[in-house]
Amino acid sequence: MELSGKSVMVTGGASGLGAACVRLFSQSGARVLIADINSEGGQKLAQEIGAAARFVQTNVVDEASVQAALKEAQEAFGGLHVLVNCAGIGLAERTLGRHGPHSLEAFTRVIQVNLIGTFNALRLAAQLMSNNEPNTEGERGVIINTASVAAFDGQIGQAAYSASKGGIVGMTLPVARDLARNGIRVVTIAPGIFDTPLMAALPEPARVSLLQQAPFPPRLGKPEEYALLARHIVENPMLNGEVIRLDGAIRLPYLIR
Ligand SMILES: CC(=O)CC(=O)SCCNC(=O)CCNC(=O)[C@H](O)C(C)(C)COP(=O)(O)OP(=O)(O)OC[C@H]1O[C@@H](n2cnc3c(N)ncnc32)[C@H](O)[C@@H]1OP(=O)(O)O
Ligand SMILES: NC(=O)C1=CN([C@@H]2O[C@H](COP(=O)(O)OP(=O)(O)OC[C@H]3O[C@@H](n4cnc5c(N)ncnc54)[C@H](O)[C@@H]3O)[C@@H](O)[C@H]2O)C=CC1
Repeated sequence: MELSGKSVMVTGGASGLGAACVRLFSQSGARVLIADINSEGGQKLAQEIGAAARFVQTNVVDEASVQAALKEAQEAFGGLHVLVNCAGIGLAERTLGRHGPHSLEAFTRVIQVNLIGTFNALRLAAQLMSNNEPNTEGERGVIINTASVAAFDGQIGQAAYSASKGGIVGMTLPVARDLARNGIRVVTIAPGIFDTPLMAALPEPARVSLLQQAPFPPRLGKPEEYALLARHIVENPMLNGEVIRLDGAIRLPYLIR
């Protein structure tokens, strides 16, 4: 589907990969709703972009909060064609640490935001998208999720994070199959290591070691490179039900130093 003239919601759109999508998609002629829990960053970005963007403070794990964001998309933009799910949090904790077992509260929180938050946003967005007039291809909407290479090769300390991202990988095909009759495509991007505040929060030894593992290009990914793939997914009707690694051939190693 063409991005120009379309309505897009980006969860986690105030920062990092989501913010890059907000910028590229608005430059490509779309109107973009920034749905993020961080109101300071979200409002600032919306102001920077101007009339093509709006910010609604949104917690992806909360049904009423996501419904309120979608109501804004309906009222301000007349509906929704594209959802980009970027909201997410990280965690580094061993299953059995020196001071005892992994916090169950922390494990639950990561699953809640990354996995359940993604499903919550997509199920409610799909309902709004299903009202769209189909284009000549029969498309009514496109949903892009964000997993991680940690879904496949999670490191020490990534049990919760990898489980949350593995859940997103696992639901990609069944959700695409569910929504096929509605003309809604679903594609998941599994990024490698990208230059965002989330990656900057990683323990220093892990970050340094990871950079040494990047075959080519031997650097962090740029958020704009994520946004370029997201735009292509919107534009290419054959992409559906798939998980695409965007990682410069990195495979996360066992040892971090
Ligand atoms: C973001 C994406 O989507 C892309 C990716 O996934 S990229 C891959 C990201 N990789 C990761 O996030 C790796 C996460 N794992 C880790 O950082 C580490 O393995 C870990 C922090 C979980 C454990 O590290 P470790 O050195 O084995 O720690 P551990 O054996 O538990 O503790 C050793 C000591 O170091 C200390 N320590 C460990 N980590 C520490 C930290 N981050 N800061 C300060 N102190 C730390 C502990 O306090 C401990 O001291 P005590 O004996 O006094 O308790
Ligand atoms: N940066 C990287 O290297 C990689 C990132 N990812 C994933 O990409 C996504 C985006 O990450 P980054 O841009 O790097 O992180 P980031 O921290 O820059 O941005 C994440 C955004 O999500 C928002 N958010 C967090 N919890 C929320 C909630 N409950 N409701 C609404 N918004 C919420 C934050 O406020 C923040 O603006 C995440 O899902 C992350 O797991 C995956 C692989 C690699």
